[in-house]
Amino acid sequence: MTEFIASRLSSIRIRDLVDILIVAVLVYNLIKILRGTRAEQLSKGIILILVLTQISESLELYTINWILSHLITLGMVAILIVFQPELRRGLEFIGRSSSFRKGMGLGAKRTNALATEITSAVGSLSRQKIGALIVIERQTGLSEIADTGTALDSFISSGLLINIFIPNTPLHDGAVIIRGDRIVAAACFLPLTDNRNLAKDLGTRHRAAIGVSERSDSLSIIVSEETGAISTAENGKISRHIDLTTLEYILDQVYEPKVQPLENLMDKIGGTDHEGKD
Ligand SMILES: Nc1ncnc2c1ncn2[C@@H]1O[C@H](COP(=O)(O)OP(=O)(O)OP(=O)(O)O)[C@@H](O)[C@H]1O
Repeated sequence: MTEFIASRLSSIRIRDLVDILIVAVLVYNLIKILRGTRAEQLSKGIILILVLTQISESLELYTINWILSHLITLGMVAILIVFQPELRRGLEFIGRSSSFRKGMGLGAKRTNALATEITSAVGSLSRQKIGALIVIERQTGLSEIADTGTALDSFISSGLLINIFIPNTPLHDGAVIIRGDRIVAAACFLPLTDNRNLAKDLGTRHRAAIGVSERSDSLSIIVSEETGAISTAENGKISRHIDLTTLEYILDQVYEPKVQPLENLMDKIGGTDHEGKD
């Protein structure tokens, strides 16, 4: 027995170890991604069916084995249908990761002015505790989302942004979509995240901001109506209690990325709270 094990071990090559390591890393990351999502229960179900299929085969229970193996085929089709949004999101994410983040080509002076206008509006809304949700489009087009609201196509100004979110006015409910130096639309409906690991105090405004950031490379800015706190959402992650200096810096980077992609930057700034838990 020991001879058998020794002979097997001696036949293992470096490339086999690399192969195993890569698969282990992939499986580990897949488990991390699935944890807390609705795919977790489904994965458990699939693993159970696979185990039962093997058991029924070795026990020669042919009818049960036939049913279970057909169930797996059906299950694969069902997965493609049920998880179509997640699969689309994943593929979009891979597509985005392969391309370097571009600026908006507006020039440093214009970029600074825009970042200042948006920051000033957010600061004012925050001080007055007026709820707001602003989404800045980057490479992923947000036209479908903009179509759910009221088209504006106006230059960005602090005054206009503040005005849009004044309570009980026609456009205050929903999100503003910004593309480059223009406010494309207001009162837009965003997709909500179904992340179950978020802090309980995050309501639908914050969940909508996270939802759109999962489906696109946009940056969302949220002002809480309850506390006036400013947060940003990007790549499905929320950073809470952002101060105005940091916000202006983030906006500068969105419009004119200088050093590195924003996700690295956010980690450097600190205060990144991926689950949004305090
Ligand atoms: N899917 C959505 N798309 C865009 N805006 C939304 C969406 N869902 C909710 N909102 C906005 O959020 C408001 C409700 O906010 P809610 O109080 O539930 O969220 P919250 O995250 O607790 O924020 P706050 O701290 O401001 O209370 C709505 O009136 C609407 O303006």
